Amino acid sequence: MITLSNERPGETKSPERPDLALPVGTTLDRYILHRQSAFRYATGELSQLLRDIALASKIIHREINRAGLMDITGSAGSGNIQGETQQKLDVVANIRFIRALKNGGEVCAIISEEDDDIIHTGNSQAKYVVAIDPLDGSSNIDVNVSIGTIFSIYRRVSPVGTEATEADFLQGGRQQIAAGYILYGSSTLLVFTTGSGVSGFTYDISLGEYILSHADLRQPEAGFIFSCNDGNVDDYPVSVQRYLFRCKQQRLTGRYIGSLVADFHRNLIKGGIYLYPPTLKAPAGKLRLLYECYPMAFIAEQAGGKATNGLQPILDIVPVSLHQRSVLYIGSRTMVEEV
Ligand SMILES: O=P(O)(O)OC[C@H]1O[C@](O)(COP(=O)(O)O)[C@@H](O)[C@@H]1O
Ligand SMILES: [Mg+2]
Ligand SMILES: [Mg+2]
Repeated sequence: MITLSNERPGETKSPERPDLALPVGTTLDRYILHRQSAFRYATGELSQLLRDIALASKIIHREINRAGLMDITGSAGSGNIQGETQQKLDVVANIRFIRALKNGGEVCAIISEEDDDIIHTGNSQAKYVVAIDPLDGSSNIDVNVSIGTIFSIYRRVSPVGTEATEADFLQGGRQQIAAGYILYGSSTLLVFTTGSGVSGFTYDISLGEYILSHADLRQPEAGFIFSCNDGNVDDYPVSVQRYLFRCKQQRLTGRYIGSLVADFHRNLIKGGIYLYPPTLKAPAGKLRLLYECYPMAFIAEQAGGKATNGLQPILDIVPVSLHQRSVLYIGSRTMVEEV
C-alpha cells in the first residue's frame, strides 16, 4: 500500500511516546523540542548538547567527503593512549567535536579515545560530561568504507562550579543520560536514545538539516547475520568458536565491515550479532567500555536487543578506568542469548 502522507504504513499515534506522533520528515530540532518534556531534568541543556553534537557531525561529514582532496587521509604520525597510530581524520574529528562541545557551553568535561586525560572545557557551570569516539572504524578511513562517531552523555556527579573528575565518567553504563552514533555511510545518519526508545535522523545536505527517517527503531529479535573478524577465530574461546561454527552450519551470512558503528547499524536494522571476543592481542577485548561498548549497549537495549561481555550485561559492568576495554557481543536478543 503506498501512502502519500508522511506517515509510515501501520504507524500508530501513541500518547506515552509523543515522538511517535511526529511524522517522518520532522527536523531534529523540532523532534528534540517536542521530546524535551520527556527528558529527565528538562531544562534545555541536554537539547542544546544534542544540537552541538549534530552540528559537529555535519562538519565531520563535510571533512570526510572531501578528505581525499584536502590531504587529510593517512596517518597523523602520532599515537594515542591505546597504542594505535592516529589517522589524520581521527585528529580532525577529535578537534572538531571538542571545539563544538566547548563552544556549546553545556559540557564541563570530555574524555576521548584520542586523548589520554580528561579534557576540561572551562564551562565549569555546565552539568554534563561526554565520552566520545570521534572516529570509529579508523582502518576504513582511507578506503572510503563507512565510518562513524560514538558518544555517551552523563550528568556530572561533581558539584557544579568545580573541575570535573574521573568519578563523573565512571558512573556506570546505566547512568548514561543519552547515547548515540553518527554513521558516515552512503548517507549520514544520527541515531540516539535518551532512555525511551531509539530514533534515527538522515542528514539532508541540501537543507543542512537532520530529518527524522527512522522513528522508534526496533532490533529484530533474531537475525541471519554474524559479524566478527574471522581472521582471529583461532584465538576465540572454544564456546565462541562453537557458536560461529553453528552459524556457518545454519548458513547464516557472515558480514564484517570493520567499523563497529556500521556493523552494529546494519544488524540493528536487519537483525544480527556483532562479536569482538577476547584475542591473543586483546585478551580483555579490543573495544573501549566508556565510548564504544556502553553507548552501543544502551542503544541496543533500548531497541530490544542485548549486549554482554559473555559474563554480564555490558551496562552492568562496573567501570574502573577511562580507557578500559571490554569483550563485546551485541545485537539481536536471541542471538546474544545463544552466545
Ligand atoms: O580490525 P579489527 O581488529 O577487526 O577491529 C575492528 C574494530 O575496531 C574498531 O575499528 C575500533 O574502533 P576505532 O576505529 O575507533 O579505534 C571498530 O570500529 C571495529 O569494529
Ligand atoms: Mg571505535
Ligand atoms: Mg576511534
